[in-house]
Amino acid sequence: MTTEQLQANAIDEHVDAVTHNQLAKHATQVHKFGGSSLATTQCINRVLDIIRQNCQLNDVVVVSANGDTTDNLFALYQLAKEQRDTALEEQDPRPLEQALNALKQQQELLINDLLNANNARQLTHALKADIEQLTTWLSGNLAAHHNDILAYGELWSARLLSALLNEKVCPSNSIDSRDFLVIDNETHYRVDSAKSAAQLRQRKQFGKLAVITGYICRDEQGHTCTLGRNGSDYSATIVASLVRASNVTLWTDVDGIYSADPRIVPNARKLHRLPNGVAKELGRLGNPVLHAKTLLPLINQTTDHHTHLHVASSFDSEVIGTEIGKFGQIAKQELSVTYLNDLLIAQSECFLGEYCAKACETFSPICSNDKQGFMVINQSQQKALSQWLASHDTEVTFKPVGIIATVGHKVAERGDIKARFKRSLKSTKPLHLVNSDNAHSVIAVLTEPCTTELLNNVHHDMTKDARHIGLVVAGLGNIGQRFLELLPAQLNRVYALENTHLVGLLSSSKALINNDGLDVSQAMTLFEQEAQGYDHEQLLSWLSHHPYDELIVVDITPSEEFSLLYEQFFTQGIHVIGANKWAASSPTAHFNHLKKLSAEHNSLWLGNTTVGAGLPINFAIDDLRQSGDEINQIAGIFSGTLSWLFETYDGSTSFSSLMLDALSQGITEPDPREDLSGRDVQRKLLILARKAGFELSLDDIACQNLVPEPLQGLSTQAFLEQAAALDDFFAQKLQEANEQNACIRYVARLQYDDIAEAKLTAKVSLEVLPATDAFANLTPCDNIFLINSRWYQENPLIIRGPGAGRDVTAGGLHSDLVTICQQLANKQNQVKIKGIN
Ligand SMILES: NC(=O)C1=CN([C@@H]2O[C@H](COP(=O)(O)OP(=O)(O)OC[C@H]3O[C@@H](n4cnc5c(N)ncnc54)[C@H](O)[C@@H]3O)[C@@H](O)[C@H]2O)C=CC1
Ligand SMILES: N[C@@H](CC=O)C(=O)O
Repeated sequence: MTTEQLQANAIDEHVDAVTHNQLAKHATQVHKFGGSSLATTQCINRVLDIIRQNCQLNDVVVVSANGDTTDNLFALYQLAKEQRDTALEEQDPRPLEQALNALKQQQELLINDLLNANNARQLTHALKADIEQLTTWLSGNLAAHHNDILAYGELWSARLLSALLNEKVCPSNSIDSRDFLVIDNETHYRVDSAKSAAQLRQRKQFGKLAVITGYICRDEQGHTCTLGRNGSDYSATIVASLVRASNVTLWTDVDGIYSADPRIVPNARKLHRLPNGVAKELGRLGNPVLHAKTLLPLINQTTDHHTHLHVASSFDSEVIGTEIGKFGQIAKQELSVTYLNDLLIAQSECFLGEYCAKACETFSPICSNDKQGFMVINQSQQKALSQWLASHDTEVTFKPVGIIATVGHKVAERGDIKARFKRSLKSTKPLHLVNSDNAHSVIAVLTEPCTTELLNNVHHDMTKDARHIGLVVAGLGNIGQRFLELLPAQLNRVYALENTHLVGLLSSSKALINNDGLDVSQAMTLFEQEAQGYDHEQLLSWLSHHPYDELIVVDITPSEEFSLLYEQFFTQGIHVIGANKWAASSPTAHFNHLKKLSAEHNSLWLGNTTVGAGLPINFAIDDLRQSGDEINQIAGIFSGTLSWLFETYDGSTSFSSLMLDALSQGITEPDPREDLSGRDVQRKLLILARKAGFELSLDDIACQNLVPEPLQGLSTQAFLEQAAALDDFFAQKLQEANEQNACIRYVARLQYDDIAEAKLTAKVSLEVLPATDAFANLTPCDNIFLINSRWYQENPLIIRGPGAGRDVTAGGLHSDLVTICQQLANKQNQVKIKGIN
């Protein structure tokens, strides 16, 4: 084994010990807080809350300097330099003294505001010593201490946060990253991982939350170095790779990565999950949050260890941010648009053919083309490139350009996306359209700077139909399975379902959830093979972090308990399609509360199958009311089961065997007593009454129970075994009706009369009807709904058709799904980000 391998093994052992610390609930995580997140007392208190809620002792916190401290230190350096360059007689020491004083006061303010008197005294003392050291450097060998001066920002920030944590949250120690992090130089920033990890291990104290300075490190000679622009993010991912963390969260002032810069494109969509390669490309092409070098340490090529990266807002820590890592197909479909201005296009024969590769190796251009002989570079590279070309004795021309690019997984290989991008640029006439080497972007080189208008237009064209909708199906019985059988064909043929993905399947005890999507054609098989036990807390926790623009739960359970989750679904903005009747027929206060919540959180709630299965009765009532009509009577046969039973029952076959037949056809409720008791019809009448604008509850609807008392308290199984006990009652009722040349039907009736004393009457009961009655001659299983209103007074509106059964109910649920997806497609979210807007 080489020394390097031995060192690497030693690190691995340490890392395993740290990551598998028995006191830790999860693997080590790194949390990095940016300058704006630590700018004021209020911000720092928010950071304390985030740490309280998200950290454990073996985690690592990496900090930037508070607010604009680094800029102020840099300004201090410049002032000192100017002073040095000024003739002695013209020197004025006051501006430097004032700036130094202001910096000191800023720190003192934070210290005194946040810490108790004792701790504040200690930190103020340390600060005083630092200011003395700063003063010495500013008046001494300035250039040699440039980085040492800048380093104070992170040093003070880490010291303060660590002291505060010790005082208020948990044991903590602050670590100066220069004591462990070693790089080769400030050009390549190559980290000596073995040495850095070993030194970090010595500094990290067991049982204390480490607060580490970002941005700064040392070179081999021991000089202070900085990690350049966005260096603290880079520090965080380096530290994560050293401790093999499972996750790094960059807590910043934006709440994620958007499909375009949300400060310029108000309709930008948040990208919840970004594949690593795409994130790197975005960083390379000007994304304001991601920087290409930050992402480098996330994948350890030797160990293949992947650290996930989260971008989240410290101003709104509850909001789901963006996760960067390794994902499946759905995340790979995401597209974004980015731009860069102030670039140069360099045209030279030297860039033709193989020389182009050499130039690219040296200059890492934004894009290049070895057939047309050009490279697009940053303006700052012009001089170096000219010199490089001069040594090759070739001519070069430079012209100012901008770029706009569409970025997404392998977009350069997707003909449809490229064609769309080209179309969106047609008014602009780009100079060139170039595929990036990794194929994750297509770059248009523009003769003029990219404007806000162009960025918004191209973004609109590229992302207008890119809302990803996750679908969770709860209840995999009779109707649930049919719903899933129909799903693959629906997803293929209905345009509105284009970006809808089945991501969850739930039975009462098991769940199968996959953010990368489930294969719809094998849904039930996958469920049987892979589903795991779950409880509602786990379900809600997953739902609160789902990575979709929208999430729809289709409730095809008969469960009251499941319907009680709607409250949390709506609070989280999740949409619900219910075949389950419990919520829509729950007590008035609860129902009104749910309606209010769903409206407040823009959650859509559809339940057309709760009454009449796939029949459009809910739509019809909604439509009448929306168009100003007033309904005063609703009546009919609302139960498919009771319709089938009473239309079929003629005494030749016993009532109980017909009931068992209806159960096996899938038209009854899972427990047929729900139908026979009249409760199912009672619920349906309540649901329609509420739709029609009446405020009432189940108790306001008189209900005749057809289940004999001795059968009422039995288990479902025992009831089915003793079902023959129903037969005498129904045989007698049938005989009595036949004697009057009539028939028996279970009817729902609601009447509103604003003159009568009891204005509203509602009941569901067994009625003896003349054989000629409209309710007496239905196809078995049909429902009939009769509505009287101001517009339908003499001649009622009638809707009739199959009101229960697998196909019509599953079909009705699909109709609800398409309706919701169509409505969501038109929903445009305007981005509102705390810290920006
Ligand atoms: N059968 C029909 O024609 C119609 C039925 N419906 C409604 O559809 C729903 C389902 O009916 P069926 O499929 O016939 O019933 P089913 O009994 O065949 O299936 C229900 C499924 O839901 C599951 N389940 C129960 N509690 C659950 C929970 N808490 N979480 C997740 N899953 C749970 C059960 O394990 C079962 O697999 C019922 O609410 C029913 O009222 C609505 C319109 C028509
Ligand atoms: N059991 C119900 C099913 C639909 O809601 C019925 O028979 O109507």
